[in-house]
Amino acid sequence: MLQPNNVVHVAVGVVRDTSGRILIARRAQHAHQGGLWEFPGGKLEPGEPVLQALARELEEEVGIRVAAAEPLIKIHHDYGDRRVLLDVWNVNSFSGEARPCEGQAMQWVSAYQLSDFAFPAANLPIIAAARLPAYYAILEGADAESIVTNCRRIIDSGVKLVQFRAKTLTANDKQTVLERVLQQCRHHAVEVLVNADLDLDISQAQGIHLSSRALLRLDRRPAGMRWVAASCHTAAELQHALAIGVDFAVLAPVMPTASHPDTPPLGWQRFSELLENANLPVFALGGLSRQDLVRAQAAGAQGIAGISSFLA
Ligand SMILES: Nc1nc2c([nH]c(=O)n2[C@H]2C[C@H](O)[C@@H](COP(=O)(O)OP(=O)(O)OP(=O)(O)O)O2)c(=O)[nH]1
Ligand SMILES: [Mg+2]
Repeated sequence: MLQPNNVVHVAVGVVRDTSGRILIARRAQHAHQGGLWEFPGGKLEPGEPVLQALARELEEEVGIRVAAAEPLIKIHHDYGDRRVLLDVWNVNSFSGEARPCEGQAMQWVSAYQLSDFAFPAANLPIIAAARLPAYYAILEGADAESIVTNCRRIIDSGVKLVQFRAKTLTANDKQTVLERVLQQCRHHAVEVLVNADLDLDISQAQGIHLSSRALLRLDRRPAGMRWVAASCHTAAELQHALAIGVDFAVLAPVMPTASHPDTPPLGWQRFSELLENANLPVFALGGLSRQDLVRAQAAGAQGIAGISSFLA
């Protein structure tokens, strides 16, 4: 891809072993951002396709041969002394055993251990992306029982990240249903974010999900939460999410939906343009199903969010 001359295009691999651990290495002291930890990778040579650069760099630095890679996220960052485009790919399939070919420190760590290491500033959203799954289910239902049933179906379908958005429930019911949902999810290592508009005690949840209106009212990230997410529809909302330190966004509607018939859909083209400068993991929402995952990832998305599509 052509970048303005002064932007350094870098191919980066989030390499995972069969138990899900991620490969990190320490940058040489004298290098740019030296001494900090990184995901292996390096600069594209002139005219070199990004996947070719990724394969070359991973072989040179850690001695593995990439068999397949999927796009994870693109991050633009200005270090002052250098502007980079980090073009980050998931590498779950490779041959060879990783070894530090350049004498660098190297480790396999779990996604949650990544915060124990000092990374360059541009890596914060990459770490969020590496921890997030590809599906984000929005839990709704007409009444308490159907919410609990829907929760069970979401869990059974293998989804690991859920937004509790039980807007139809009465104030009294909400807290009780949330507690049942949290208990169900905890047993299956499913993380739950609670919609901020519900005004509930969320101390037992893993995160909070801000509506776009709630997002725009905040000038800093809510404290004490593992995950802070936000619903966005415009570039300005995405920018605000980034500015206050939101971990990930949901951008909607990508396609026409029955729930918002009067909202014009973004379409994939506009969706991917908006993601170009988001510098955040973003889930695609609106009129999509799980089958759209590859399409969404090709457009730069973390994955797919949806209400009904996960209950099939
Ligand atoms: N590989 C990698 N580079 C990163 C990460 N985060 C980050 O800000 N960078 C920056 C640091 C550098 O400015 C640039 C990568 O350049 P590099 O030094 O790895 O390039 P390279 O492997 O081609 O090394 P060299 O040939 O110049 O020695 O991207 C990361 O997680 N991995
Ligand atoms: Mg490198």
